[in-house]
Amino acid sequence: MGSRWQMEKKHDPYYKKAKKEDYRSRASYKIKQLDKKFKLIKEGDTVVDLGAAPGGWSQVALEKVGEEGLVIGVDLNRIKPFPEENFHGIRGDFTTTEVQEKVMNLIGGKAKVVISDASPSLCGIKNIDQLRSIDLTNTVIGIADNILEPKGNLVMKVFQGPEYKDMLTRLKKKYRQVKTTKPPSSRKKSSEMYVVGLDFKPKKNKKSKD
Ligand SMILES: C[S@@+](CC[C@H](N)C(=O)[O-])C[C@H]1O[C@@H](n2cnc3c(N)ncnc32)[C@H](O)[C@@H]1O
Repeated sequence: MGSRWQMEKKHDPYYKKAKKEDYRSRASYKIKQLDKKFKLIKEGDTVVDLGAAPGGWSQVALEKVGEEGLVIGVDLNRIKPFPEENFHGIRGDFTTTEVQEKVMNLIGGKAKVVISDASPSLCGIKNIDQLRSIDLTNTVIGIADNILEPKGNLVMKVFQGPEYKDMLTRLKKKYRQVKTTKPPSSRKKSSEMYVVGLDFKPKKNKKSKD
């Protein structure tokens, strides 16, 4: 007999749709729905996908950016290559400087969109899991601070916890619009939310006095 998830997924409409439409994961529909609502990704954009395996979000990003764009996917797990030459997969931990430098080199400095569906590995102890989740969220926000072009967009998965409100307040200082949403394809019982930052306002460098 299969696991409960195996049984559930047989009846999951997005799982079936992904199989039928040849998407790598049911999560593809989350980024499709988020993009439809917020117009995040445009043709020709450079998109960085943090926590990308098996590649469902990158696949949608590739469709959106077309041949002129670029998609970089990063994950601890291997991302099976795409036929498109404008996709680069990096296997590694995006919280490390080494991997962040690899991303910077591939994009030549700046990206138009950062997308992240990354989930920390959970141990089941609520306080620890919440801290891991906050750390990962803060890393994604920090990477976006470093690589987003002015007016760039960010979308990331977050799990609501004690620092959720503070995180939104901080984001509102960095993006002209900040929205929180749960796309229809996100399971109702999951505590995940998606935070969207539109129109990034990079910090101006203070002029040195000498
Ligand atoms: C829900 S999956 C992403 C699914 C993906 N959006 C898709 O549509 O196929 C979350 C991913 O985040 C990755 N992840 C979590 N922490 C990471 C880290 N520090 N560095 C790289 N990848 C990470 C996990 O390995 C996992 O593959």
